[in-house]
Amino acid sequence: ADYKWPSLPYDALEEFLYEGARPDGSSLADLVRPCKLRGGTNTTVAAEWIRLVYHDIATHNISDGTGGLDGSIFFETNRAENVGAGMNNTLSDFSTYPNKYVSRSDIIAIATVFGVATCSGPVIPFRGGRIDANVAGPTGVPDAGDSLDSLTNNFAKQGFNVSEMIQLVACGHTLGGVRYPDFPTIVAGSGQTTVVDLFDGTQQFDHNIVSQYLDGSTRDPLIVLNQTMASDLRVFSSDNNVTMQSMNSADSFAQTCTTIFDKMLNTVPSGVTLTDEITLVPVKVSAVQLTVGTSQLQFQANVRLVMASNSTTVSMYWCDRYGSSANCAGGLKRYAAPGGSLAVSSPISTAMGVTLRRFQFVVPIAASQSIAKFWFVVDYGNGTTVVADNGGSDYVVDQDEVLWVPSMSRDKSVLTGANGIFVTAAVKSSSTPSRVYIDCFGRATTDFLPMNKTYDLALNTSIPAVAGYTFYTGEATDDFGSTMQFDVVAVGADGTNSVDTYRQSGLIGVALAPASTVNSTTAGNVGGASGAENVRFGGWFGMVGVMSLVWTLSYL
Ligand code: HEM
Repeated sequence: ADYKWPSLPYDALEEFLYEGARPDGSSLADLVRPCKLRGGTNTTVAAEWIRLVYHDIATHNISDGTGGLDGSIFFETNRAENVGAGMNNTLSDFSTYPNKYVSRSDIIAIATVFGVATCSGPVIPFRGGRIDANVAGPTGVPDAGDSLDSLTNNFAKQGFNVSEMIQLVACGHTLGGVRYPDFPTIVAGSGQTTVVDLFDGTQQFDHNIVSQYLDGSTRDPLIVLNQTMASDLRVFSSDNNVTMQSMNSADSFAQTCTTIFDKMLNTVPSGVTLTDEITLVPVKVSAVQLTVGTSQLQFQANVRLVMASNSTTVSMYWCDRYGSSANCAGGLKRYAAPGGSLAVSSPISTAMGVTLRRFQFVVPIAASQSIAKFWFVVDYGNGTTVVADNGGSDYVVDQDEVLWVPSMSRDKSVLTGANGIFVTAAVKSSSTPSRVYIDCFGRATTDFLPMNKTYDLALNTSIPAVAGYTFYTGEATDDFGSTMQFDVVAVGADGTNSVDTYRQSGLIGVALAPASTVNSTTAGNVGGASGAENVRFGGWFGMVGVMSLVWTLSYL
C-alpha cells in the first residue's frame, strides 16, 4: 500500500534512517560521520559498530531459530568472546537512542548502515521491526584461533555457506583492525597504550582487504602476525580464492557486501517479522502537536522536503474544526509561512545524494475554531508547485479533547537530578472525563530493559483555565531513561478514549520556531476542501515570505 501519514512505527524508523537523530534532535549520525576515528585510536567508530553487530548475530542458530540480531549483545560484553574496548564504547554510543518504535536491535542495524555509508561504502537496505532480547543469549562467536572446520561449521550454524562466510569476513574486515592490549597474542604493544593494527591500512569501506590479500601485500594481522590466530587466512583461502577473486574490484566488492550485510542484518530470531525496506518518504510530516498556549491554542507541525533548490518555499494550509468555516465550508482556508527551517541528513540520505530540509510551522489557533486537517503547498522555485496533501486525504488532526502541554511539563532530572517527568495535560472544560492518565514507555534505560507504566493525572484547579481547557497534572515517577514516549489519555463519560499519541519527553524545554502570522483565503487552487487529488499549478505562490533559517534550541 502507498505510504500515508500517520504510519507508526514506519514514521519513526524512516526519520531515524534518513535524518539520523532522535525526535529531540540528538544525533546518532553525528557520532560516526564523517567516518570518524574513535578518540585515542586509529580505528573508526564505524568499525567498532560493525564488529558489535556481527557479535550479536554470530550466535544465531539457523536450525532452531534462536539468536541473531536481537540486542542480546548488550548483556554479553563481559564474555571473553566479546573482549575489546570497542564493544563498550559502542554500547554507550547506542544507549540513549532506542525508543518505543525503534528497538535497540534496530538501532544496531541502523548504525551498521550508517557506518558503512559514511566510510564510502554502499547503501545497505534497512528493514525495521527487530525485537529485543532482555537477557543474554547463547555463546559462540568465532575465535581467531579456531580451525577452518570449526569456523565453517560455526558460520553454517549461523546460516552462511562457505562463500558467504568469506564475503562476510572480507566485508567486515575492510574497516578497523586488531588492538593491543585487548589481543596481546596478535598485536604487540606495551603497557596500556592502545595500538590498532589495521586490516588493510585504510579507514575506508573499500576492496583493499581483497586486493592486498590476492597480490600478497596484505598486512591483515589475522593473516600475517600469528599463524595460530590467522583466521582470515584460513577463511579467505578456504575455496582456493574463488570468492576473493570475485570481489576484487570496487564495484563487485560493494555489490557483494550490500547483499551479504543485508542478509546479516536480517538474521533475526524466528518469529520476528521485519518490515518492508524503509524507503524515503518524499514529503514527511512529523512532530505534529496541538497544545494550549498562553491565551489560545497553538499548533505545530514539521514537514521535511526533498529540496529541488535553495529557493524551494512551502506554506501550510488548514481547515477550521468548528464554526461557520468548519472543514473549509465556503472554501475558507487558513495558511501560514514557516517559522524556521533546518537542513537534516544522515549518512544514508547523504550517500543517496538527497538534500532534505525540515520546515517548522507554529501557528496560533483560536479555540473556537480549532483545526480539523492541514496540508502543504510547495513551490520548488523552478515553476513547479505541488499540493502535498497526504495522497488526497490531507493530514487529519484526530482530536482536540486532550492535549499535552510541554510548556507546563518538566523533566525532573534536569531540575533536581531525580527520576521523573511532571506532566501537564489540558482537557476541554466542557467534558467530564472519568480518568485522565499517561501511558509511558521508555527503552533507553540504564539496565536496557523496557519500561511501560501508566500514571493518573488529577484535575489541578490551581492552574486557571485557558481557552476553554482545564489542566490535569501528574508525575511519571520511575526511571524511563534518557527519553520517554507517552500517550495522554482522557476516558470520556461515555467510555470512549481521546488520546494525544506518541508524545516525546525529550521535547520538554526545546524551544519552538517562532509563531507565524495566520492568513485566510478562499482561493480554489490550493487544495484542501475539494481535493481528492493533488492539484498542480504554477506561478502564483511567489508571495510567501522569506524564511528564517535559524533553528533555536534553548532549555527551560
Ligand atoms: C572468522 C570470523 C571472525 C573472527 C575470528 C574475527 C576476529 C576479529 C578480531 C580478533 C578482531 C579484533 C577486535 C579488537 O581488537 O577489538 C576483529 C575486529 C573486527 N571484526 Fe572480526 N572476526 C570475524 C568475523 C567478522 C565479521 C563477519 C565481521 C563483520 C561482518 C567482523 C567485523 C570486524 C570489525 C569491523 C573489526 C574491527 C573493529 C575495530 O577496529 O574496532 N568480523 N575481528
